[in-house]
Amino acid sequence: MITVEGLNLSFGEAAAKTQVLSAVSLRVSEGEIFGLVGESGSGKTTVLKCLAGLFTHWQGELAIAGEPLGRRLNRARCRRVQMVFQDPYGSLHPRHTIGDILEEPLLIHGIGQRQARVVAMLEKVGLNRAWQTRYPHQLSGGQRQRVAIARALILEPRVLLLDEPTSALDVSVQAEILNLLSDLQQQANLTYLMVTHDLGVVAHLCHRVAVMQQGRVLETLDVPTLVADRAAMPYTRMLVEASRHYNPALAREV
Ligand SMILES: Nc1ncnc2c1ncn2[C@@H]1O[C@H](COP(=O)(O)OP(=O)(O)OP(=O)(O)O)[C@@H](O)[C@H]1O
Repeated sequence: MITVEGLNLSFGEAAAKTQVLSAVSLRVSEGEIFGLVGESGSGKTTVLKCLAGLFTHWQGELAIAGEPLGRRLNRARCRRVQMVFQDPYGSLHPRHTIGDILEEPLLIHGIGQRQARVVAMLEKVGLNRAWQTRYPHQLSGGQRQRVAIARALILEPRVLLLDEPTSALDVSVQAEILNLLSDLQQQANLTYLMVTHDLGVVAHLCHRVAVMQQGRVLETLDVPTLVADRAAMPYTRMLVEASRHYNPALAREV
């Protein structure tokens, strides 16, 4: 469903040039939940942004369902692939009601029965029609992320790119959002490519995972192999070991 082949991307010129992605290749099957893990700055979000059309100066090949993705955003692309960002506080327009936020993509794409679609989408993400008149600041973090997921799904894309969709949320809310993502994926056989730091999230949700380091894919493995600590690369085993000692409360304090 998602093909990334020999993806390269750099920022800057000459002496200031930084190679951010080097020959990244991935294949994600239809209906698969595929995780991207690795240290901060290894290029995970950049891969998603290339697929979402937010970066355009990449080289390589990108395709969704066998159809090559060009460098520019266009309507057809928006209906095939959507992205959900880490921060639900920053990703919703503060002066638009939830109803307007969900209706806007339908208006842009000339899709009818908008009111019915908005209400059905709100219900799918565990909200209801009463939420349409509220503004983002009147919502909790978890409710905002539900709206962000609803906005991503309202055009019925086959692929969702998820950039740490729960890491800005309270621990108690994280599981609710992960369960919602899991239910939505099963209902429509969606394909997810998800960046996360949290190997607990990988174990809970993902089928396979690619480990990135310094802009390269170090290895791709299935989640049972990762969790059983049978990864081929020492770096991957180190990540698993580090995550066992990871304490989210302590990390927040730091
Ligand atoms: N617009 C940009 N201009 C210059 N450098 C950038 C830009 N966006 C990202 N980078 C650089 O690209 C590298 C990869 O960033 P990216 O956000 O993809 O990493 P990541 O693995 O997702 O990290 P994190 O887990 O911290 O989000 C980083 O060194 C970052 O500084």
